Amino acid sequence: MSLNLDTLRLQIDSLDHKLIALLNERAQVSLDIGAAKKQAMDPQEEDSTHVYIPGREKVVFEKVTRLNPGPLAADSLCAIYREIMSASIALQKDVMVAYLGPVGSFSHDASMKRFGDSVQYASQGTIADVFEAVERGRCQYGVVPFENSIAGSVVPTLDKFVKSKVKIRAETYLPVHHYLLSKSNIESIRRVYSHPVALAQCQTFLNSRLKGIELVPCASTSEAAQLASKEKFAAAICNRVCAEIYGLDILHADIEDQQDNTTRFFIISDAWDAPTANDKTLLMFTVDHRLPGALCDGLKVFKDHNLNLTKIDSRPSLIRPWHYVFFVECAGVHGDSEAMHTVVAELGKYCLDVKIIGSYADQLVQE
Ligand SMILES: C=C(O[C@@H]1C=C(C(=O)O)C=C[C@H]1O)C(=O)O
Repeated sequence: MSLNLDTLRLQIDSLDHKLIALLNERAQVSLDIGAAKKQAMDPQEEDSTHVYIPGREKVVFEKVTRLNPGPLAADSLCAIYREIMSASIALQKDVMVAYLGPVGSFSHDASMKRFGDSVQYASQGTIADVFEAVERGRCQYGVVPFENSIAGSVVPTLDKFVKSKVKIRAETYLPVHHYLLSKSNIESIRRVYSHPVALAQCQTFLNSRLKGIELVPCASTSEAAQLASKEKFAAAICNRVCAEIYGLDILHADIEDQQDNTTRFFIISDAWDAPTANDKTLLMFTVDHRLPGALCDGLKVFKDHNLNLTKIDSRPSLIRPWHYVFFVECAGVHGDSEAMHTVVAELGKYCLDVKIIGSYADQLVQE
């Protein structure tokens, strides 16, 4: 069969016609959904109406992947849907997302992958600033790193959860590849800038190729790139995109200790999302260390309710020395469920204070 380019292009034109009509039909329904969400809210609370529903988006992505007959790759179709939903959110409300900046950070990457191009972004200097932007209502959503598969927990994020009222609304996992960027060559480098968690992910490379070189911790990897771009004999460890943004050369690619290096981010907001088919919940509590076995009794509550723990962490309570806050994440349960209400009540018998920090759709299998 001979293929005629003009005829094929006419076919594309006709399909685009239909696609545009369908996309706008979808956008109109999304506008109606936005109006329905507002109607369901107390008028005084209108400002906190949530347009971003990560649990629903997960269902849409799963459906799109399931229904895809090809030849489009599943990732391509999901990227298209990311943007369709981003535009749909922006139609419903002006949404501002705070992230640890400047532009080019992994938090920026994670934010874009979660919210797409149609919402607005506000770069923040520190993780604490991201929390503050959400607490003060300047941004409805914030994106903060929570843990890395090589370096472990991101301490400033854990510490902010102790005092803050913000809730976790979603989680997202980002594969992380680090680059050594500089204006100079590797032999002339005298100083390497990066975020401490990023430096911790590149120990093997730093010890073999840049042993003894001054390591300077920064608030973010993109701030590191910005600083390195202003100094002749400095380098930054950061995301590849920083090379173009900050005018730096790539000296080395993929310098992380393990190639499957991944960072988990949380999307924070003033409220968690509604239950989905598969949620996780992060709780925080302190135990009275004078009572022998208090932590063990607390953890046994989860076992008694058949809840699988997916993470446990502790941090100083900052109330008095040698007094700790424990963070426990459990799978298969939502903060609004009867089961979780019972767990919180039972934990109250052994723990000084118990707080649910958030409930979110489990993304581990999908991403
Ligand atoms: C349309 C909605 O609002 C947003 C947009 C979505 C979409 O375009 O499919 C899905 C979830 C929300 O983030 C909704 O809540 O269903």
